[in-house]
Amino acid sequence: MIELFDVTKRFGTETAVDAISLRVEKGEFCALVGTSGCGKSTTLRMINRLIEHSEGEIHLDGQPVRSFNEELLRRRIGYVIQNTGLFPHWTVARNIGLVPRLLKWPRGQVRERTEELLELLGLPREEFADKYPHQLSGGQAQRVGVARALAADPEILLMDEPFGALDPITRETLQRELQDLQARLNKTVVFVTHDMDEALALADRLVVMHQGRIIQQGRPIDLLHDPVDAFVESLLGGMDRGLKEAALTRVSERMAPFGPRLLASERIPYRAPLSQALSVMLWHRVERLTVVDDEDIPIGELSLRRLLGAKPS
Ligand SMILES: Nc1ncnc2c1ncn2[C@@H]1O[C@H](COP(=O)(O)OP(=O)(O)OP(=O)(O)O)[C@@H](O)[C@H]1O
Repeated sequence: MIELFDVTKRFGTETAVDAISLRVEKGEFCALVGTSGCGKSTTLRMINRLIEHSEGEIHLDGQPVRSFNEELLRRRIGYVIQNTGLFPHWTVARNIGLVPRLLKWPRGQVRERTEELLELLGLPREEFADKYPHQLSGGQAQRVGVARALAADPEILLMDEPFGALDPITRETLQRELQDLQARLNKTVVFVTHDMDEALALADRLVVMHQGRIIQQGRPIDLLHDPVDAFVESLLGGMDRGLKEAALTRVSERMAPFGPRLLASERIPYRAPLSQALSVMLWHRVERLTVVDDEDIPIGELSLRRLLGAKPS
């Protein structure tokens, strides 16, 4: 668990972070959002003490971070940044093994862990272990960055715009992989992003910052429904909030069993978001879709009325 109590950071006379309080539970995915310069990265870097806070207290599992030595912080907190921060003259394997080596793990154990992580991140060892960062695509390099952050099996992952430089398709793939990883490994994640769709899709807790302060936090769906002010509303998408909410709801939550009517001609997977179902309806000018499972077998139907949340007629 990470707790910030009235934490302030000043750079000279400028207050970058202004008396913020935040609690991130173990296993929770917390996204920090807000306009440029509002203090997101500074907040992240105070947690792993890349930046020392000026006032207040930061605790990990009830202990002040100031009481931890560097080695303990490295072991407990992994850190991923936008341009990966990989060492260009080191191979992928050497980059991934950085923290375990610093922690003086035996060589065999470092090798084993590196191989395990290459596999976990979908990077076949034979192909990738001996490559150099410049021989990787952006998405592959970012995977190596995540593998490196996970190397010493930290409880906490701090991620600063980790997918910011990637094309939308690679970005979506890595977002899904990160979600799977987090579900499997139960890491506590604090994630900084400019991309509201990314934040809404990934976060259990969304934290909106503005001018160094936290102005609202909570579940994404609650913030969408009840933004505290016009700034949060516009940050969350303004008039597009309906679509953003639909992106957070799955077809399976609104579908109905088959009625007496014939199957609808267009299909939608039960896992798809309602926003996609709406798009298919708009595109094909239909008001009913057949819902299918992973094997493309029909399991129900979704009408426009149900999609809109209305009771079926
Ligand atoms: N090392 C530093 N020295 C002086 N001022 C700094 C330093 N780091 C950050 N700042 C200032 O603190 C404020 C918050 O910066 P921070 O990088 O935390 O914002 P951010 O929300 O992460 O922005 P962005 O989304 O653009 O990365 C900014 O005004 C920035 O100029």
